[in-house]
Amino acid sequence: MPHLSMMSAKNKIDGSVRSLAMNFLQKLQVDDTAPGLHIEPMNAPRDPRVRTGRVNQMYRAVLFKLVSEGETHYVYMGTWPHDEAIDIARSSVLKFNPIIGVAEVEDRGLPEEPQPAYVPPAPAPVVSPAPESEKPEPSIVVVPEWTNILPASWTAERLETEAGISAAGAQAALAATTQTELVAVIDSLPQMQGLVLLGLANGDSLADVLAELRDDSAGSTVTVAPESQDATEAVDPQDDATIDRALRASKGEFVFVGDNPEELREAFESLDFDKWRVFLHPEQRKYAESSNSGAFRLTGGAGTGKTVVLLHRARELYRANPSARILLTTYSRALAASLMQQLTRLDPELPQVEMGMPGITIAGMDQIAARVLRGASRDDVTAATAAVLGPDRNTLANKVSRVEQDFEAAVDMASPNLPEELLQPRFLDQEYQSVVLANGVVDEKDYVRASRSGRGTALNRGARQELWKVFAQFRRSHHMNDAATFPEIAAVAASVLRTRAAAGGALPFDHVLVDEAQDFHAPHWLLLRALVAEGENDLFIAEDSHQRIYGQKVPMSRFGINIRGRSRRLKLNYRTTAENLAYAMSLLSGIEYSDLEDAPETASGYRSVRSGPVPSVLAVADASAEVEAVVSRVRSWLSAGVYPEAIAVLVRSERSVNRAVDGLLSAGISSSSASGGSVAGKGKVTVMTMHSSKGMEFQCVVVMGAGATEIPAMWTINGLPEAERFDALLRERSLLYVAATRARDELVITAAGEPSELIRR
Ligand SMILES: Nc1ncnc2c1ncn2[C@@H]1O[C@H](COP(=O)(O)OP(=O)(O)OP(=O)(O)O)[C@@H](O)[C@H]1O
Repeated sequence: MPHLSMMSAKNKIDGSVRSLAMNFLQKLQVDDTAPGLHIEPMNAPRDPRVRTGRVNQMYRAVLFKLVSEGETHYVYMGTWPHDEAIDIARSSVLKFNPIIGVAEVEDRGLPEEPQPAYVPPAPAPVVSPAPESEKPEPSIVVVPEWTNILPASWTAERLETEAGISAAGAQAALAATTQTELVAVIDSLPQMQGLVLLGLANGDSLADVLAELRDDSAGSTVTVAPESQDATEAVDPQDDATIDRALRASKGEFVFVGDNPEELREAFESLDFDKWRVFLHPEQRKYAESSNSGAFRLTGGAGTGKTVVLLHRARELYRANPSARILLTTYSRALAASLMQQLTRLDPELPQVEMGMPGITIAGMDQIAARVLRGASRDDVTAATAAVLGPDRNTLANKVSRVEQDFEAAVDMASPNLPEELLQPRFLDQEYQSVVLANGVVDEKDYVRASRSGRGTALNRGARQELWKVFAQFRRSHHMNDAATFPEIAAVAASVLRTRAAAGGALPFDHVLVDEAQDFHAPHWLLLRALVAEGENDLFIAEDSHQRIYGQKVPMSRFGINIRGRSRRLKLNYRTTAENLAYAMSLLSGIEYSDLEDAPETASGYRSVRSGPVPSVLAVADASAEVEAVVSRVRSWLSAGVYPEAIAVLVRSERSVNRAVDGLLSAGISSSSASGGSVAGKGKVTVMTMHSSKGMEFQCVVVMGAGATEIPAMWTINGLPEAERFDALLRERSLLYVAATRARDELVITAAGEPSELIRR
């Protein structure tokens, strides 16, 4: 039976042709001489191994046929209408790239044409401009800075011989005069060549770029990359056996499915829409498969595929040991629900199970805390509650829903002798989580001695004594109602597990994988550490400090999570265009961020291989003109054929959600509000808060409400102690960054009145 490799084609085929193409490949995998397949060589092709096969009367599949050690190996490139398929087949060459160490397909042009001086395809805007009858929208700013340009030391010859770029690609790259043109060249090259060029254009050294792409440590048993210059020279790029070996490594844009029908189905289904299911970047594959001696942290900007790595890693851990108990967790229940759906898409066969069972458990951290308490004995919960909240507490029957109001009431009752800014509910809440709960403080004496590392505002002994009056009152009022906050419940659950572990009892999980960890509060970290024993592959933590929009930064090391030497960053953005990415990064420029360990977090080096329209910022006179501008932009997207469910309007406050929905509805555009993790529904434009949009993505996005009066929302900042204000302002900036990075293709920002200082440059 012939073996088969699938290539991640750039074109898409529609439903009926898809199932015929799948049928064709299933037959080919069994017998390439089967009647009806019509596997035919081409007349005068660039590569004699190219074949076409008959999918139906109108469509042809394009394949390469290799023979290595007596075995036939077909490479499926894609399916196209008959004439196009013939041209693609005749102009394509399958080869091994000895410098990058991968198989690749190069477009060399039709044989009767001279090898063309390369003309990069113009990047097509996704959306046509608004109809002329509509009022022109006043636009201020924004052309992203031209940051990606190939260093002048790269000549065409060096690109070809040292970096493995095709001759035509090298010429085109040097001829590109803008970032957009360069991205268009990159997008048209074989994938790995494109990634090499992208790295060089970002100023990375060739050695670093190649090391990243050629990494074979990810469990691949096939080593194809030559190790030295001599070896490079010895490799014949056209040799069938060499190409065959490279394809079997399933790297980059190829996946080897051999003669396995299940793998064929999985790879085929992901070809058009869900490439992330099978085609991972070598770095993504490495982090999904590597074994780590302890806790590991994966950082990376929005859209770099952190969630994709977590999903693959969960599957790899399960495959390596089906009796392992694996937890995939995140900040909220809504995001966990989205992880469940994505894991099912990756592999519906994976067992998604209840906590403590072999398989993969997916839940938000607060759900996990509740389950730990439900599964513990009454005595254990009573003891842990007393240990965390004080000896007179033993039940936690009700949830506190209005924490800030309860702090206000506690201040009134306790009337401490302190300046106003130390009595702000937001400050008190953070102090309570990060110091009181994190240190297991139960009385004034504990609080006076507790470590406050990482907290901005210094507090002397007297201030702490006064503050403790508030915390004690806060606890007393909840005692009367048997009520507890979510962070309190997480801290109690962690205490239950720590006591169990100290007595030699079993912990619920063998491996814990975390998404969106930048938003965890201190008790979440306590619980996380307590869920799994320290050891190999215990914790795998994905986070992006630039997306911290809740709570406070707390160093993981305070909770016994040490990632020293085990922290890596993903840089390739799979979600957004280079233009949207440049705009989103400009929102962060000049601002110092630090990661969970308080080390400076760089916002540089992120890149995208796609190009699209430059984002626009529309500054209009007032709120009603802003709604009009939003309606007009949404309408132009809809009339250009964008599906309503692929469009989102993201706003700063709940109040603005209604304003946007009402505006769209009265203009006859179907829309409704949605909260985290879900969209408004089929046929509807989604309107949601920027907070709710975390973790989501849409083809076209309007970020509405970037006016000076809306963002930063001053109620989140005013009244805070000086040292906390910077962090609060940073969260508002991050919120804009989160919102702007939800857009795949097109991004518009609107502001009523004066634009916010956060978007002015
Ligand atoms: N190897 C890949 N091939 C194709 N698409 C990919 C790949 N990796 C990720 N993607 C796509 O890129 C987008 C972003 O991926 P993902 O959500 O994992 O990123 P993220 O880093 O978790 O983003 P955020 O921090 O914004 O939540 C998704 O649409 C995902 O399907």
